[in-house]
Amino acid sequence: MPASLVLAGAGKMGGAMLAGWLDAGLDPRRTTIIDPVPARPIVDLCADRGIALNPPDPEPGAVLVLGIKPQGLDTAAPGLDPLIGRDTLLVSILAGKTVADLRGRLPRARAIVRAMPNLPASIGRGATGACASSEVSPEQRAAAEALFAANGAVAWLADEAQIDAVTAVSGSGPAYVFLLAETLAEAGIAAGLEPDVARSLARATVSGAGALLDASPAEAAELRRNVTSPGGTTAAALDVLMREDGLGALMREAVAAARRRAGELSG
Ligand SMILES: NC(=O)C1=CN([C@@H]2O[C@H](COP(=O)(O)OP(=O)(O)OC[C@H]3O[C@@H](n4cnc5c(N)ncnc54)[C@H](O)[C@@H]3O)[C@@H](O)[C@H]2O)C=CC1
Ligand SMILES: O=C(O)[C@@H]1CCC=N1
Repeated sequence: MPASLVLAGAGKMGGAMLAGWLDAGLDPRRTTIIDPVPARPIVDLCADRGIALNPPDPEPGAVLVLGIKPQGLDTAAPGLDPLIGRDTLLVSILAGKTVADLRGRLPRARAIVRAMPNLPASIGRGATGACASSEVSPEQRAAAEALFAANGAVAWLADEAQIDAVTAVSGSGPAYVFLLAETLAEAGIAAGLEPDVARSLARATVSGAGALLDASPAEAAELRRNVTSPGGTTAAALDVLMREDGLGALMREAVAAARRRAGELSG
């Protein structure tokens, strides 16, 4: 864990990451949160753990994590640049904003890691894709790795250009899975189930299937085949989902749209 850390923007994603960092041993007394509108759980966490929240004269830390919205970067940057010291590693989780975009707004930044986490970080089950600028030292990279590992799986990317695809797959991906639970429940209601029953069965099915995927060494396709009896009910459903314009085509279109949107957020 880094010796000290400043988190600017402790919203849904920043707050989720922070929980894992504290559990993994980040020193709360060497942690500072900058957020003009902190949510109540963050205010309470800071009070409970002795984390500095919006101190009057914050000092640069070993790491500055940017957890603000990409659209808020222009406004926030002048206030955040003084929080970058000579040896501060800047970690940005902003969708779309490139290392060059960050340098343009935060002229004091030298070492930059651009990362894309996801929301299951809040339970230590996230997935983070990251890339490091050439100024990042081995020690800084190790500190970033420790932060991301506290939130779950980590994949380092050789090429920054890939991070928009990571954003579209794993950054946004949990929303696709939650939508699956929603639409499965809706389909169950349409098939005649009571709404409460449909929702609870859909929720248990999506979370149970995810847990099985996690626990099993088998590929997803093999687990799918294990559910599918030849000529049975699953095969009938998969004939619909796996047809040419089915879920595969829809998912490719969705991921392409998210990736394109990430590109639009750059600049
Ligand atoms: N929500 C998600 O699942 C994921 C979000 N991200 C990225 O994380 C970033 C934050 O997204 P969310 O947490 O969803 O948004 P959010 O709106 O929940 O959090 C943003 C936080 O920044 C604070 N903020 C606004 N201006 C600020 C300033 N000048 N200084 C410090 N804090 C300021 C807000 O009060 C808020 O608490 C975005 O850049 C997004 O692309 C990345 C991966 C997943
Ligand atoms: O929707 C977004 O733009 C952010 C980035 C990935 C997940 N949430």
